[in-house]
Amino acid sequence: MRKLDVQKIALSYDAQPIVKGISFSITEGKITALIGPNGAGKSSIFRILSGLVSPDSGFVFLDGIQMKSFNDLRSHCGYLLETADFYAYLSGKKNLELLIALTRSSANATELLEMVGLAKDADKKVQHYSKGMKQRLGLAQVLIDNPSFLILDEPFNGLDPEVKELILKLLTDLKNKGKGILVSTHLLEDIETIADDFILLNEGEIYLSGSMETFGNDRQNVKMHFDVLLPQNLNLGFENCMNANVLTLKANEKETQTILKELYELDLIPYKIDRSSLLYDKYMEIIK
Ligand SMILES: Nc1ncnc2c1ncn2[C@@H]1O[C@H](COP(=O)(O)OP(=O)(O)OP(=O)(O)O)[C@@H](O)[C@H]1O
Repeated sequence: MRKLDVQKIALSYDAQPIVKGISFSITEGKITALIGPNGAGKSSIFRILSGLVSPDSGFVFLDGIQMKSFNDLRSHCGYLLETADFYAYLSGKKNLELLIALTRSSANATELLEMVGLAKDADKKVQHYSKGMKQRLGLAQVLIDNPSFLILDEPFNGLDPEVKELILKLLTDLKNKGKGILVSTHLLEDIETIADDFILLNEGEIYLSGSMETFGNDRQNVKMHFDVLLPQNLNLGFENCMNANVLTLKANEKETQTILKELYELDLIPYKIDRSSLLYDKYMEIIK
């Protein structure tokens, strides 16, 4: 399994530390979500990984071998950074064909456009593409060289819900084909559905990181809605808050099951259950 190990990277702008000596890995066949508030340093990390800026310090290892510089990563990674640049007066397909020819790739422009849901707009000039369409063309471009790792800075920016779903599925398919994906986003609930690992960044430091599974047992906010008034003396042996026909508590998945069993025995069956997102809860710990 291929692995990128980033170690102790630090970056300052005008003597102001922005990325403060952080380490993390990207593994083939996994999606790692890089999340954090505005200004946490996510894009700065992407700039380092793409060789656009040199870190003040830090190393990168590919499959255990130290690379001379972050520039050496370029032949192993595909990058989607902020907004990709295209020839506006050429069609999406022509843009891809040019890049395919330039890089002597064996990729097929039509197939790539299909993958990102742009097949029907293949022959439209890029100057007539919407922001979301350009974003998708950027993703198609990233795939031209069939890189092992994909480094995607906010790939869902400007996408409508339908296209967002398509890209979420595309990322899962790419992961299943063995790509290692690092993706930053503010769409916590969406990324949670596909991420294997996460890195929660705050003020240039890792506040929390790990696999989604590790934290899957953490308690989350659970809200149950009933179509009857809840009895005042309801005792579930669990700290909760009742409001007429809504029960709110903090429970992990197993605890939620136990509570549901107790409720069913009392003939109280919720018609709707909301669980907060794990990443959202962790993110909110920073904001508080
Ligand atoms: N070229 C620059 N010169 C000086 N400061 C910069 C520069 N680029 C970014 N910064 C600062 O570095 C910090 C981190 O910015 P960065 O863009 O990496 O954050 P981010 O986590 O990607 O934020 P967002 O979620 O808003 O995209 C911010 O305080 C920003 O103002």
